[in-house]
Amino acid sequence: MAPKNLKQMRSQLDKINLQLLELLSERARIVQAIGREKEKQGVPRFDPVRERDMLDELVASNKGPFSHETVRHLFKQIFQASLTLQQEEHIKHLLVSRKKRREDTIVQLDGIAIGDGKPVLIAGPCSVESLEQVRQVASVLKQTGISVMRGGAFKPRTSPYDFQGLGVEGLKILKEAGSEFGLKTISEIVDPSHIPLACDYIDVIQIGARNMQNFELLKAAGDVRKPILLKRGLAATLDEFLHAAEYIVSRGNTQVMLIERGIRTYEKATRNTLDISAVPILKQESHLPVLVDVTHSTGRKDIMAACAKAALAAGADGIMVEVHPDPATALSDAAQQLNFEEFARFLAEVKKSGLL
Ligand SMILES: O=C(O)C(=O)C[C@]1(C(=O)O)C=C[C@@H](O)C=C1
Repeated sequence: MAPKNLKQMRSQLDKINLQLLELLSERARIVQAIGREKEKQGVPRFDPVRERDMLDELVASNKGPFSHETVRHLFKQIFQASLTLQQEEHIKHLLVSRKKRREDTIVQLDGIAIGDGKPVLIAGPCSVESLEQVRQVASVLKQTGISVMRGGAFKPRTSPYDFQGLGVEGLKILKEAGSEFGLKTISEIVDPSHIPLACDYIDVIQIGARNMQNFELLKAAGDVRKPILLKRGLAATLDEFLHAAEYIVSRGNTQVMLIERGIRTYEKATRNTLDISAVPILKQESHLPVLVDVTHSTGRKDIMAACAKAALAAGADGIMVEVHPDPATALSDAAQQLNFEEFARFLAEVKKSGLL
């Protein structure tokens, strides 16, 4: 074929490309309108039956030269892109979305701000085991200038035979030690009925990874005006994580913090896989503070400081780490809690980076 013809044919294609683009854009605008209507009606965005009907009709009208298979493939791609468009539109309208609110949410704990650009360190034992144990930790935190202490009272454990936590007694211990040392406290609750207790005894309510999609608990947390620390589920996508936070914020509790704690992958070198990319993505997508739990994500003391630095460098608003006076005798997570000496080394290394 003469070069002139090739040029002509290409210029024909260029025109058709523009026509296709125009048609695709027109289609996309209708898809957006359908998405908004579906949202109003509470109808699922993905409609496989509708997609199949459209594909069947297209294949019936197909006279080639593309094979039916190719026509199906091309249009399936268009439907997929349309669905993504509807999804993106929807996300933009979430209250937790940065598109909805540009400024960072700053969680206030009586003078301690989380999310104001100055990262915080939250530390404490995995489980509250006794007043003496928590007092020892609180005293070390106080000396090191840390103002927020964690401690588990209700422990959702994999095995029912493992230590389940001290329950209300644990919350009371946290309150007592917190008041004595002037520390704010964080603890997990696992049932909506625990909310009043949490409001009485602790400063931040944690909703753990296993309960990230416990919707009744999320709703109950949304109905109080107490800061919430929401952990990412073990196998939750970031979209699911943000929707879980939306459950809380949509009920009026805007003081919500997100915490990445590692996700399940095939990798065995760490307890979970720390999804470091979750930090900048969540910061971009949402205005809520984003923290990283370096204990549960790694399960390894030897890389905790490195991961904390990575998290801070990626833009995290805070780090959570477990500290125990005598990890070997701890009633939970004995292998990965830091003793006081290890904690001091961890802190020094992270501080040396200038990131904390
Ligand atoms: O018709 C709809 O309900 C749409 O949302 C539009 C559309 C499409 O692109 O044609 C998009 C996603 C659905 O899975 C099915 C169809």
